[in-house]
Amino acid sequence: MPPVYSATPTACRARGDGYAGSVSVPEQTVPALTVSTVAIDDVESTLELLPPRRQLLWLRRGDGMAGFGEAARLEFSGPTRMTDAAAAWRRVAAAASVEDGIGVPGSGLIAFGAFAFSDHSPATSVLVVPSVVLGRRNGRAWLTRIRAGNDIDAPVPSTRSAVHSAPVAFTAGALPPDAFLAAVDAALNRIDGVGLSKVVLAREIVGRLTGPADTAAVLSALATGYPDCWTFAVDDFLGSSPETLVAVTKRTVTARVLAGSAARGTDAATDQQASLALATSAKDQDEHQYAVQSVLAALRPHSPGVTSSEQPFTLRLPNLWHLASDVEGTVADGSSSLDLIDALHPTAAVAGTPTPAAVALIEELEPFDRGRYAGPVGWVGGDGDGEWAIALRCCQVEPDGTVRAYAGAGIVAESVAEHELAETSLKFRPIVEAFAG
Ligand SMILES: C=C(O[C@H]1C=CC=C(C(=O)O)[C@@H]1O)C(=O)O
Repeated sequence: MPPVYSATPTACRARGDGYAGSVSVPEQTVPALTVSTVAIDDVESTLELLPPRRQLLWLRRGDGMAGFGEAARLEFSGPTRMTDAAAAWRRVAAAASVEDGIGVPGSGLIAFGAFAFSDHSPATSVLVVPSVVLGRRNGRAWLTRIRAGNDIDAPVPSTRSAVHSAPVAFTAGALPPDAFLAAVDAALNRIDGVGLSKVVLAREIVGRLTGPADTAAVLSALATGYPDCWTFAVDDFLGSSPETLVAVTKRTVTARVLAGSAARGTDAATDQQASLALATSAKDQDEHQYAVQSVLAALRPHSPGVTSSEQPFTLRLPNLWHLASDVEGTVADGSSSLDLIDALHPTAAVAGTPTPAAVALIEELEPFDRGRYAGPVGWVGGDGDGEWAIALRCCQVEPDGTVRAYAGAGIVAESVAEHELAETSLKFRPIVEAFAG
């Protein structure tokens, strides 16, 4: 029987590959994982290897990892979901036996993860340890096999042609456009620059997969359409995020903070104008600075010298311009990437400033649970290093084929509700177009 693992029985449960149910077991019981990584010539077209559903993927500019099968699964919920995950992962890593012949970020033991936005979310937060990982980074490729207990090695996947599902049409979900406009106005009435300076409000759109429910083609469309974003998939939660919440590599910590957006121009001249207008907009600079300061404040206790670029730059995506700042520091207290996502989440790019007031207003004005939207999504290695994005431009595909996508916008005193609504429409574009077939 595959291993069953619970880091803290009240908050988390886990199961091995093929296990039909979940059982709480004592804290000391951790899966004994055997991990072996070997160098391979190259990974041919990762995207063509993906299974139809429940893919594990982390990819940017062709580099990254795809996971196959499930050697172990850890589930968490509630306000301590990230600290529980950090503690559980330390125990899993300490109990694992690892042979890593390549030693690059992502080789050896890894788990793919996604965490719910809200402390009260019914959505589970997960770390999934795959049975097989194919990875590529900076011209080096590898194959990792991970076995739980006496399980036999899982097969290495072979290429297949993804079956394009019928185009999915999205309609307004909870908080349709008119209600979103009203919610933004309500938020503007509450922004006083003291008790609340910024809040990020999101809305939902809903579609349904019909026919063959193969979402590998959706991931291909996202990865090719948005190559500079992190294309991710964990537990049928998929998307293409431009925002790095935190990356930790051998004590170096980095982040890319985004906040402040503008539509792309329709030709080179208007596009440049749009970028310039964004760079010089006081409203967007304010919105951006709240997000940068929230990241610096959260990282400082762990990385006292952490800094951000002096001025934000404009980041060009196919659908939008964003104001962006890169952050860098050195981890001084041994924090893992999971410790740091716990420290950072939720940043002012997805919640607001100050955080408690913004989160309370989100709960009041958004009539839906965000699930894993705007939560951390990424991967962690056996040494605690890892890369985590904020889950943006994403959707959750539910078991019955319902697809729920979310997009939000930062509201500050100078915001105009109609502009914020238009911005969310642009942010839905990656998902809407990837599902359009
Ligand atoms: C909340 C979202 O975007 C955030 C990230 C970049 C720019 C943002 C903005 O300009 O409002 C948001 O802070 C979203 O995509 O759903």
